[in-house]
Amino acid sequence: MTPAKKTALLVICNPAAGARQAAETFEQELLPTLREHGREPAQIVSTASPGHAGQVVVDFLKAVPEQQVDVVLGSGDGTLHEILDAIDHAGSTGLDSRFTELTFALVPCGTANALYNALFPPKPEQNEDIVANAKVLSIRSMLSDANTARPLQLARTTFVPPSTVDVPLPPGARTSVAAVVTSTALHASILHDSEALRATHPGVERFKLAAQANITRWYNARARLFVSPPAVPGATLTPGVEVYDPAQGQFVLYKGDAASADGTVVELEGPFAYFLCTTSVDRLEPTFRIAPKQCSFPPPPLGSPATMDLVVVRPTRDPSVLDASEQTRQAFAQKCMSVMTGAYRDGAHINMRYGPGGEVLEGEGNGPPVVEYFRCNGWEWIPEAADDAAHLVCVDGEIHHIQPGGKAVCQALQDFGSVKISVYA
Ligand SMILES: Nc1ncnc2c1ncn2[C@@H]1O[C@H](COP(=O)(O)OP(=O)(O)OP(=O)(O)O)[C@@H](O)[C@H]1O
Repeated sequence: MTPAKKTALLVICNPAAGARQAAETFEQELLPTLREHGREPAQIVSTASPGHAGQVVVDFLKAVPEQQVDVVLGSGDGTLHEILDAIDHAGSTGLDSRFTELTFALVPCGTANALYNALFPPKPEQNEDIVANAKVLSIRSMLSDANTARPLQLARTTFVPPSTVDVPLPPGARTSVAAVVTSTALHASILHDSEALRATHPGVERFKLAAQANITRWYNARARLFVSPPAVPGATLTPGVEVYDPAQGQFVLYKGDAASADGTVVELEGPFAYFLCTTSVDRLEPTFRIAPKQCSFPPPPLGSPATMDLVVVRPTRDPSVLDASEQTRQAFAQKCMSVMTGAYRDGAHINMRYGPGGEVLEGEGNGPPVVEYFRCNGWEWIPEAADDAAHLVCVDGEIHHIQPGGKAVCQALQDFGSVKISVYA
């Protein structure tokens, strides 16, 4: 039996996540396993309502004397997001300014479980035993003596109200933190609409239904991508906003007209079809690799800005798009679908280019890439007032509305300052 670690253990499960089997899995399998390994939880909580998990973790961090805390979390990505938001909103004052290391052992009980699937990607050759054990890999890492905890890079979105739109990050503005995904445009619309389908379609098919309903929509907005200076002089830093070059198979400094002279700011004009960033995952479902070059492990050295991968599709890059008519949008929707299916084929979408007539070619030609795949430190999204759908922002599945005349500013983070967030991988 492994000796107990001097780390406080909190167990949380969300009985409403995914197929609603978390409570049973914990009771019958996971709690006995933890006890067999000498890890008696200080507290076991089955969440009673939205927001409960965050309150439980903040109260726990305030109450326990240990500065190292493990959280076994049986849920989907949404519950992890609620916890991160609650810690961020409590701030270092709310947590008595104590430095805390908070490490999650994830048990995938949700619908998409993007973070878990990114940490433990399914292998094509998996046999039944491996599939049966697939849920306990993060807990196994926690229980092993190997040091497998990895820092999580996060993204904080600030919703800037119209009155302060010229102030980059006005104090007191509403914020929300993602470990997995922050998006606008099609992905945000999908998440917005799919929530209403949860009862009838508990699996990932609800996302596909919502995608079909929104695939012809274009979103009118301006975006500004940026790289911040390093917090510590001399720390390594991406010199500017980078873009993936399919010809070279790597990221290169973005040198298009939209870049500022020093390359640290890139302005993108809409309309947009797709706009989505990740900081810690390459995929949103087991095989949907939307940001296939995501490399947040290991994270950049301390003091360097965290980075995010940003996937953008703008219809006007298609040489056959000459207007925004219904017919043009219907035709472009097929290309959007090609991008989505490319993501399901091991991230093939990042190598797609337009042919001279707007046809989508894969791995050939030298036309404009269909997908603009950026690596930067943050972005601003400024929706046009008349476009309601462009005001939606998805933060790890939670939908936010930008106020008319306002904007959203999203920035990659290495941690919350006094609380360091890691995950057993
Ligand atoms: N007892 C409860 N009853 C109803 N909803 C709950 C309860 N406890 C938590 N919730 C809510 O359940 C929602 C869904 O949880 P979660 O996001 O973890 O799973 P999921 O949506 O199925 O998976 P994923 O986010 O990976 O797609 C969360 O927004 C959370 O607020």
